[in-house]
Amino acid sequence: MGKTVKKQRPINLDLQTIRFPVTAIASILHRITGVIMFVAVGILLWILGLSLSSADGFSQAAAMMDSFIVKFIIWGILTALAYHAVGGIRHMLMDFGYLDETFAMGKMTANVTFVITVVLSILAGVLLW
Ligand code: HEM
Repeated sequence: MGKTVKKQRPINLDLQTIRFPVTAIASILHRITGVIMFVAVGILLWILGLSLSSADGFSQAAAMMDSFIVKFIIWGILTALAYHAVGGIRHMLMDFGYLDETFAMGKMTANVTFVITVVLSILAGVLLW
């Protein structure tokens, strides 16, 4: 039986020296923020349900929204939503062929996505506090 692969293939299992390109980081973050939002939908629906349950429930929900930790969680959710939405629009622009599918364009638009997310995240913080 003939050999199908070379014995001396380049291998790097040292995680300390592996450097991800910015496009890979953008892609991983898109998945992570998608999962964060999946969990966030449950949290937000629960708060909405509480606020609509009764006048007392509304006061409880309003009081909860005043605490720093809840505001911080909501800020995290809004930041994840901002990244996922901007990254999602980037994906769709690529899928519809409006952006060249080159590494250079991928890197540039990934960086643009990060910058827009930082701006939206700061705006979300200003709105919440
Ligand atoms: C509650 C709202 C949302 C949830 C829970 C959610 C969740 C997810 C998850 C889990 C993925 C799979 C990621 C992966 O496998 O790598 C995904 C992919 C995607 N999402 Fe969302 N998403 C939401 C809203 C949005 C919005 C608002 C947009 C656009 C503005 C968007 C655009 C996309 C796109 C384009 C993909 C596919 C990306 C790819 O091809 O790799 N999503 N979403």
